[in-house]
Amino acid sequence: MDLKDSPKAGGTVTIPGDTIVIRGGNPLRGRVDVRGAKNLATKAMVAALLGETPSVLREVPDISDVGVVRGLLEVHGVLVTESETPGELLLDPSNVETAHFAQVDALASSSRIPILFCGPLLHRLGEAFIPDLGGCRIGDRPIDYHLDALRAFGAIVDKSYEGIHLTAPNGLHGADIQLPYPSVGATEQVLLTAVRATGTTELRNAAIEPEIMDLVAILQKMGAIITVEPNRVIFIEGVDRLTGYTHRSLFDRNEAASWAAAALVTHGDIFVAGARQAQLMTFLNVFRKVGGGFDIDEDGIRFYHPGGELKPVTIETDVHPGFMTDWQQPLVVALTQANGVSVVHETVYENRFGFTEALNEMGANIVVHPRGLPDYPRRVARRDFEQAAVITGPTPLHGADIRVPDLRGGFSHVIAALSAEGTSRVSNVDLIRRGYEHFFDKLADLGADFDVEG
Ligand SMILES: CC(=O)N[C@H]1[C@@H](OP(=O)(O)OP(=O)(O)OC[C@H]2O[C@@H](n3ccc(=O)[nH]c3=O)[C@H](O)[C@@H]2O)O[C@H](CO)[C@@H](O)[C@@H]1O
Ligand SMILES: C=C(OP(=O)(O)O)C(=O)O
Repeated sequence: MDLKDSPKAGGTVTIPGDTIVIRGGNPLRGRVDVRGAKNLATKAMVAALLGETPSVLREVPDISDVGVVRGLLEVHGVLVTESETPGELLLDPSNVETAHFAQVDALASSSRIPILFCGPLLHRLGEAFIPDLGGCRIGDRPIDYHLDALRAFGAIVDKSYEGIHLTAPNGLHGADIQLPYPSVGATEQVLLTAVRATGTTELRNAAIEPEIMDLVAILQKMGAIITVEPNRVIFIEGVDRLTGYTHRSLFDRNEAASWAAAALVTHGDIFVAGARQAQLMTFLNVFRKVGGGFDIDEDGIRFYHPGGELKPVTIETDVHPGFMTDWQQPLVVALTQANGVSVVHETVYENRFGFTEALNEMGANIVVHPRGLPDYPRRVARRDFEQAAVITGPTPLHGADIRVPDLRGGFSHVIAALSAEGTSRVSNVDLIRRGYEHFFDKLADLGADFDVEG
């Protein structure tokens, strides 16, 4: 291994090449530290825009999505500085009113977070330019719920620009909003907009992911009044002003689940420091049913392959508290080694099994049903676009030349290659650093055998 991540200003990291050569067969053993969640820290950074005073965010992961949000905040006049404590950011929004939007387009395309700038910018500036969005290409990923909600608050949305231009000539007022589906991003959009709108907002069919609850906690620290009711109802009473916050980000449960799968797939043993049981309960149940071992500790969770054969499972991805869609890809690699037929129903996105093609090239037996398996007994009501993957195992995996298609698919390709017999060449690995901090350092520390190419 001759590769080290090298942090750059702006929270992004680069490696000299974008392809790694992996020699499979080494169990991953050791400890990894998981810091703040990509799906919380980035939104917490946006929330800082709403405060009249600076915010302090702790445990911010060194991932490229954080770099994108940081760049966008800086374009809008937010002073972002790193404290001496690793992972601690100071976000000072005092100069937002005097800044301008000149370079927003240059920052477009690699993250979904820019859409969450709408409400805060409308409150502070009366208008917002939002660049085209990025994020993983795992379905259409429309933003209609976001725009409908913003219109309900009184925003005028103009899509004739590259990206979107929003104005609020009469300010933003509370709204009565029912989401067609408990979208994470749209729920966050409503929260970040309603906290400073005049009057009360009632949001029904809200997402209640742990990252959303952590965002609610942050907003409460800032002075917001948000009541989370049973049955996915959230009331937000708008306030005149918000201050900054000091907050430690919730840990990244998706990264934790990925390393858990890596331990199982490679017959390894990984202590995931920072992982917490409460936010992983659904994952832990499935991990146990597949045959994985785990020990819960105050500081983290140890995940390991306890020996014996792995067992097949049927799972359906779902909104919280269901099985998270971002957990299925690394687990599918483990299921290729289970003794029997597993089924994964993907109900959140319509195109999230692209990564299985590479696994099949490596020897897996995975059949994707693009329209799902209609007659299969199901817990979650069918959405009209869902897919199902039927995985028959165990199938030994062998090395192959593969290309990372998206964030979680990329992690699963790497762990498949690490468990395979022989050598694999995995290209487009830079994409993995969108959501996995110091990924290559961590792999090296766990004993992975790989080199960078190029
Ligand atoms: C940065 C971030 O936090 N990303 C997470 C977030 O994505 P994101 O917030 O984009 O995901 P959503 O929960 O909004 O999307 C869920 C479903 O709703 C649909 N939809 C969403 C918005 C909309 O306006 N119209 C619409 O049709 C989507 O196409 C998808 O089918 O939640 C997903 C579901 O837990 C996770 O996989 C992502 O890791
Ligand atoms: C789909 C994901 O993220 P994003 O919404 O940022 O594309 C993910 O984290 O797996």
